[in-house]
Amino acid sequence: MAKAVVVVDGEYLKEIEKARRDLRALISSKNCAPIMLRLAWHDAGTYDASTKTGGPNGSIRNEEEYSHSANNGLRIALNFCEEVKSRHPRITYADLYQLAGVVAVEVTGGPTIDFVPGRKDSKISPKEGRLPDANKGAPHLKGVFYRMGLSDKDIVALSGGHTLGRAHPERSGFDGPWTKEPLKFDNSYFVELLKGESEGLLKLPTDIALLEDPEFRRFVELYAKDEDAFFRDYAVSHKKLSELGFTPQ
Ligand SMILES: C=CC1=C(C)/C(=C/c2[nH]c(Cc3[nH]c(Cc4[nH]c(OC(C)(C)C)c(C)c4C=C)c(C)c3CCC(=O)O)c(CCC(=O)O)c2C)NC1=O
Ligand SMILES: [Fe+3]
Repeated sequence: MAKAVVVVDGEYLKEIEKARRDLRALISSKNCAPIMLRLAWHDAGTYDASTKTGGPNGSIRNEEEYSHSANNGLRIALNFCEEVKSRHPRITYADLYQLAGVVAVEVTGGPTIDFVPGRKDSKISPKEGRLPDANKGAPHLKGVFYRMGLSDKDIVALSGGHTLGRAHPERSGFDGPWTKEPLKFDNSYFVELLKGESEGLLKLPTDIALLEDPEFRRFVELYAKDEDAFFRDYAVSHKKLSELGFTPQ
């Protein structure tokens, strides 16, 4: 069976820019940047570099995958994206979800992330269990992210995405935001991490793991004191995750 290809011609690029504007308006008006960023990660974070399966291919739209417990609550973001898809049907789900993640970071004051379109959609969903388990520690984090083809620096920089949003008891069993301004993309996640316990702020076991492993901690300390360094490294890691298994044409 011929592999589906995405023809990234002038028309497709124009549709991408129109969808980007739609997403900016939607994410700003609905204050849904955090869950749109989580959606983009959960589609991309299933990648397995050794088998070249999973990754940013839109498969999270399949009920089999969005029903995984790690994806609890993401139907909200899928439905928001469906509104944009209906106006720009030519754009693949794979591209749309990653564009939503890039726009979510941009509209909350984070770094501009280079977005290259052309991802194909897949109907095949990986089995549950490829995303990291928030209750585990550094060895587990390394195992999961190395499987994706990512590094220790990527793990710490990407965890900084928790500058946005909050955990919800009915979705993950955890509760609360990580920072005082959950709709502002900045380096406060790292500042709070080094401060320790703060009334009303969340730290997952995987967040604490970043302090305990020396390879991770050096980046936590850098990003807490140098927001520009965090923005620079985050933009690189976000692009890497959004392009796992994808070779831009
Ligand atoms: C590094 C390990 C890691 C783990 C285990 C993780 C787990 C995790 N992330 C979030 C929410 C959560 N996560 C994220 C960005 C996010 N998430 C994520 O981990 C992956 C995908 C690899 C699991 C990455 C790499 C990024 C980076 C941008 C946002 C923006 C929100 C808030 C969503 C909201 O406000 O609804 C929750 C709470 C879900 C809920 O109750 O609504 C949990 C349990 N996030 C992590 O970073
Ligand atoms: Fe997360």
